[in-house]
Amino acid sequence: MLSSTSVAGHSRTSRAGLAPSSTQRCCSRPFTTRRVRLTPRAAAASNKQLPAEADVVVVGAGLTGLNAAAVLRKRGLAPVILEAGDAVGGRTRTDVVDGFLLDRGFQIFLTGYPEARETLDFEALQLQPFYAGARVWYNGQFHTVADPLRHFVDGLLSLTNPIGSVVDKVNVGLFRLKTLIGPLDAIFEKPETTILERLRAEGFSEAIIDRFFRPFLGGIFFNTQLTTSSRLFEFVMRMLATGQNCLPAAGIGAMAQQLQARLPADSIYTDVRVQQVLSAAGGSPARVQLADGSSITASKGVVVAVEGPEAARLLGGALDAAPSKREAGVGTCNLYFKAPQPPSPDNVLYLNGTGSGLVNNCCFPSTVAPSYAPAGQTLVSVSTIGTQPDLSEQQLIDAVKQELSAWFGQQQVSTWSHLRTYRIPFAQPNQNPPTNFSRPVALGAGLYVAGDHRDSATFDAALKSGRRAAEALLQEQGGAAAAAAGSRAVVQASA
Ligand SMILES: Cc1cc2nc3c(=O)[nH]c(=O)nc-3n(C[C@H](O)[C@H](O)[C@H](O)COP(=O)(O)OP(=O)(O)OC[C@H]3O[C@@H](n4cnc5c(N)ncnc54)[C@H](O)[C@@H]3O)c2cc1C
Repeated sequence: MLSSTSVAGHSRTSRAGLAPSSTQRCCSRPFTTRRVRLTPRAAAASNKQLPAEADVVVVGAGLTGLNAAAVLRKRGLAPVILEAGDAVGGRTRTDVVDGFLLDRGFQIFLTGYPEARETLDFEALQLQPFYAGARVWYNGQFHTVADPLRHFVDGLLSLTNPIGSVVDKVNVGLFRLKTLIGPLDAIFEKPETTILERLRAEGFSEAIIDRFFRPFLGGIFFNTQLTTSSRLFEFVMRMLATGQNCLPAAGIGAMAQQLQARLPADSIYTDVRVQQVLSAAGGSPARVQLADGSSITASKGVVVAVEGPEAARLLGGALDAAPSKREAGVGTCNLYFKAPQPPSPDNVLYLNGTGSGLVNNCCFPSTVAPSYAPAGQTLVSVSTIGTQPDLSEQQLIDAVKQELSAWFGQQQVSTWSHLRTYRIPFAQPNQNPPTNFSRPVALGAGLYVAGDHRDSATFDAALKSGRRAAEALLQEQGGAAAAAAGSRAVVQASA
């Protein structure tokens, strides 16, 4: 029987860069890794009496809602957060199963993220980097694709492998440098096309597109058709050029735990699903309605920080003037196995460059962050694009193991035992062109909306979106306070 719980991160006040050594090699585990303390997650106020009123109600305790609440709190307000799930974190939660850390879907933290740098305590996250590159399964063997600026020798050696031409490899380096030109925000204003069209326009061959970019970018955006916006491609390439791709030592859920620690435990209510959000009208403030018919009024406003489709449901007509994209989102399936040892100790991401099969990417998180597995054991993470609804869980496990037996050998894979499968139908909203990655967050009449459907679908944009909504509310409150002070002055002067 598997034992499962959630993981708490660590909150510290100091800000610093990456904890681990910056030396990275593909062929060994070179990092200095500090011991990770796993504690029971900080209690949220699920069993407390809900208040009838608050100054602000935040709906949703993902990164967006937590950051919105943290910003509001820092500026003197006392937001109450209502979360439908049994813990904070939303899509960025980590479960502990038999001592293994299972992120709810394979996710990678990029240290280049600008908003995260401003918001999170990187040192406390104990970020453990992946090898800067990937190992691509193609034509019956693995081929390394390395970032030449980080792994010069590997980069040189990989020039002649079949994952694209020499020109392609040089082009990757040049494109990487090109993305560094100009202000970061300008990327989201540029004319856009799809990633596929952009790659072709940049002169990349179909070979490198199919064997590397499809599984690599397709894995990031859950879209191997590469119809995602070229703006996101440029953003991610810039993030990869300016930082490292990492796992937090305590799991991806550590980000949310860190934000949660900045808020009073009795301000977060879990297992509370909001049914409807009502705007301010006729002198009554905005309010949220719960399943039991009760409601909570929010004198200064309601911030709706839930997934796009749910935001549209809760806000109804209030979103009509500035709707998020309505097309269906993208999904994934993430299977975890435990193994006695990894096929190699390398902290590298494995990609499927064959263009066929179920598996898109695979890695051994405990070779990146040893805390992901109990001592002497290995965690295996396997991701597919889409949720594979036609396969039963056992069929999926069998198919994935069979496919990876070709990659790592039957003897190795036969020792893996299944831990858990996460099917995630809505991992990210649709991000195909046309996009608007800075949709308005203030809807009027005391309503605000935030989330990865207003900005883009990254941890960074979720944090930014939460801050934007909080700042919009604070600004309107400041304006209202100034107006009230002005009208008081007029009354006093005329008295
Ligand atoms: C598998 C996967 C892989 C990803 N990989 C990456 C990656 O590598 N890098 C990256 O930067 N980003 C990645 N992302 C995207 C990133 O995780 C999300 O964009 C981000 O976490 C969204 O945060 P959010 O707070 O806006 O939404 P959510 O995390 O979805 O939070 C919304 C919260 O609202 C709650 N809620 C919903 N309805 C209600 C209601 N009616 N009442 C009360 N509460 C409600 C939900 O329970 C949830 O907790 C990935 C996402 C997934 C799923």
